[in-house]
Amino acid sequence: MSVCGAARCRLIQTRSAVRRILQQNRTACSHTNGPAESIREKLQAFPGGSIELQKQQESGIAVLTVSNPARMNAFSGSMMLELEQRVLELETWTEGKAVIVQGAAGTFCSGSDLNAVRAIANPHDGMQMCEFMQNTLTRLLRLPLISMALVEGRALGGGAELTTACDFRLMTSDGVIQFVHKHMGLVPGWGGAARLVRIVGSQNALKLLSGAKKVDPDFGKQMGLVDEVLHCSSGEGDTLAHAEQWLSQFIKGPAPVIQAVKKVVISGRELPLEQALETERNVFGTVWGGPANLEALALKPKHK
Ligand SMILES: CC[C@H](C(=O)O)C(=O)SCCNC(=O)CCNC(=O)[C@H](O)C(C)(C)COP(=O)(O)OP(=O)(O)OC[C@H]1O[C@@H](n2cnc3c(N)ncnc32)[C@H](O)[C@@H]1OP(=O)(O)O
Repeated sequence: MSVCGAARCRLIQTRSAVRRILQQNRTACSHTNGPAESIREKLQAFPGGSIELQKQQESGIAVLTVSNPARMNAFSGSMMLELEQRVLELETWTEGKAVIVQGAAGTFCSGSDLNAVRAIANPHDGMQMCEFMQNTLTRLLRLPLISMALVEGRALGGGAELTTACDFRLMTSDGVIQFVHKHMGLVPGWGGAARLVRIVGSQNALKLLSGAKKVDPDFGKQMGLVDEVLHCSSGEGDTLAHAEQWLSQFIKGPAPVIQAVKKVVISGRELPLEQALETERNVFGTVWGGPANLEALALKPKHK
């Protein structure tokens, strides 16, 4: 095939892959069309806290911080809305490679703000809030960026569910993940149970949910919920620097290649085999003969 023909073919495959990812996200979004507007108004009525996003252009790492320290970083209604906006910003960050999700002030997140929960403690509002958060966390997990939850202190209820919407979970030695839902007369509703089963298997998920077990770093590693334990001195900057250091082994290289890796893993994880293989071919077409590929070929590397 001529150089021009190969380039055209690549362009068509790129468009096809992009269409597929957008379709995936539209499917996730469509679950909330309709009820979404009324729940947005209700969530807006519970302000407090913020979701901060810092994009480091040089490293390609973004840091998403759940911040509501007076309530152990519980999610107010406005924070749920803000999270959706931050995820949208990350979906279009073409130069990005990774995102770290952390909590402010040395703790991760204590779930939904119980004040808001009490005010919408009826099945209709609960279902709408649950759909809204499921949609946002599904989009977070499907980002073409490698994601990591950095768990310092407690990740409870919805906070534990948030950790499962990331590719990796790192914990400091004081970290605890606990699905406290059963103690609240609930089950996870933000997609946390479905994701937990895929991460640790159904036997372990059943134990964690039915026992509302506290997962400390050792237990987490043993179960496969925690990927790494950071033994570093306290202090936000220090912990974050260690987390970035750990992440760096996975994000060396240009952003389009890292994003392509994440895309084939998402499709492998979520799609039936035939569709996953098709997506893999399409994503492959976006990097084959691309700048990083040509550069590597020119260097004649040996992978010793
Ligand atoms: C069940 C699922 C559901 C969902 O999917 O939507 C949820 O996520 S419901 C929320 C589940 N989380 C909880 O039930 C957390 C309850 N809180 C605690 O267990 C403790 O507060 C704890 C362990 C987080 C921290 O304990 P500690 O002794 O260190 O501090 P305080 O208890 O004094 O907490 C400080 C301050 O924060 C407020 N706080 C903590 N978590 C929440 C929350 N989720 N919503 C609202 N407010 C929260 C706590 O009330 C204290 O405020 P104060 O004004 O001083 O009373």
